[in-house]
Amino acid sequence: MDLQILLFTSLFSIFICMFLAHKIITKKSASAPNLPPGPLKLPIIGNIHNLVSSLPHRKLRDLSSKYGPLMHLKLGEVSTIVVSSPEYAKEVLKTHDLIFASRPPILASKILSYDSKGIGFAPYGDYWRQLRKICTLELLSSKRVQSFQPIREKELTNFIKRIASKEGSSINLSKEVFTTISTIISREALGNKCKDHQKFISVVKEATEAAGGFDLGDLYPSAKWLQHISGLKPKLEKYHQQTDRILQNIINEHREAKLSAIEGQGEKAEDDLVDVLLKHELGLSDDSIKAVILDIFGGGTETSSVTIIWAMAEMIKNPRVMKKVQAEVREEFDNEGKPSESGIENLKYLKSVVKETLRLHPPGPLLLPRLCGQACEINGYYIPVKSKVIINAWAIGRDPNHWTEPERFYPERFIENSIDYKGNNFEYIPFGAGRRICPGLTFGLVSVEFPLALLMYHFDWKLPNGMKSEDLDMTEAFGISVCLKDDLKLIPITFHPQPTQPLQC
Ligand code: HEM
Repeated sequence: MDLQILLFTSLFSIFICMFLAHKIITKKSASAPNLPPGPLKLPIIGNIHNLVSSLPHRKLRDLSSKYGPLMHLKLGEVSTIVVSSPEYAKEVLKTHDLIFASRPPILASKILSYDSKGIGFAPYGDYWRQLRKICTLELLSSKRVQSFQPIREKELTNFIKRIASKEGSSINLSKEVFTTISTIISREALGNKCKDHQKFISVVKEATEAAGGFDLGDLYPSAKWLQHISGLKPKLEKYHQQTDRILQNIINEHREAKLSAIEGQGEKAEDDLVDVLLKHELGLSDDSIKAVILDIFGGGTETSSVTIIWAMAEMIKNPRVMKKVQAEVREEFDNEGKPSESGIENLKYLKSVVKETLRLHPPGPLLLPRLCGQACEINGYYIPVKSKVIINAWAIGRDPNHWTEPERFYPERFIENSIDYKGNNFEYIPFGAGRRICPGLTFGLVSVEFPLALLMYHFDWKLPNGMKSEDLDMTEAFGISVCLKDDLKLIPITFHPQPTQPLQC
């Protein structure tokens, strides 16, 4: 009995405290500036409870259909602004781009990215500007992408041969695509001589999976002890040590190779991204080089692979589209004599399929978060300094005010209009927009369009075990990139024989 009374009194006291705290907060907000609307905030947790039970981009869309396209949430201690319409996205990414050009500090980038020394999470300022310039002019330029053609040629030939060798049986296409894309990007970044590609790829995959969710510590920045309770910190530190060891070895090997080349003993190979960074006149520190390589590898691999898989899954669901793409690709490559990367420019329908895939399944549905660097007003609403800004690109791409039949996979919509992903059309922003728009756009498209064209050229596809296309489960799994929850398993049926000569990319 005593125990029951004690329990009841404790619960009652907690309730009274929460009620009083709520009263104080509501009273305070009566005189506070005009924040964007949002659901009721509970003491301590704010709106965390509003985000459970569904994937964040879906839950945020549901909330915004109730509270509006500019919404204010309190996630733990963090004031958060959620943008869900093209008009407000334009306000943040264009009109007030400078104010929102920074990223909020997060534990994962602090630990994995050498105290946010990569491009993705470096605070806006001189250091980020320097890195961004190196990235756009040297690392990810069209010329550099072109220079990696032999790497793509070799790996994609192996990819098609591997699939052809399993003709008629079910293959795990998700795994095949991820392995191929990650090997290509790893070779482009670290060079052909590196022996640790597979180890590097698997550690970065594990690390990005661990970093993909919401961390309790990031929601209560003032309570550092929470980082230990969630268990994420020690996990990330372990991955950091592993990637650091591999990358430092690679940098040392590149330095030695450079010395040998100067002394005339080594052979001269095409520059990889580590070479470019080591040569840079600004003299980047080893930590900066490692952080940039990690960003490029992490930013490029998952995004490109999941886009290929979503495109394949959507085409399996829509056989009409797949037949149309196959006819286009086969005609183009047969006319040219063999598949070639340069022929992609003529594949207007395939390009529309990729665009439509990125509209319905942007790999980063919430882009990367922005930080409000200075208090400002948007459409009469007050945006507090240091608010985290989330842009729901997924919801924007399905906004019925801007897209007809928004849930339908219909690539023709991009043939009929000129909307593109370069950050000028705010109803379609799979690569983001403004100063921090994805610098890997050209790189990413090459990594998606050509492999997809090869899958369409060489094979017909069907589902295993007599499964019907309407039974394919399109449920999403949330992570650094949103992918299909289950790996995509398909049966390839060879249409064009596998290449005996390397492809001409
Ligand atoms: C389908 C492919 C890809 C998609 C959909 C994609 C999407 C994005 C998005 C949405 C952002 C955030 C933009 C913003 O905040 O406005 C971003 C940033 C970034 N992406 Fe990509 N990306 C792709 C491929 C790549 C590739 C291949 C690379 C590198 C090889 C790359 C490197 C980066 C980097 C370094 C950033 C950070 C930029 C900054 O903060 O200044 N991405 N990407």
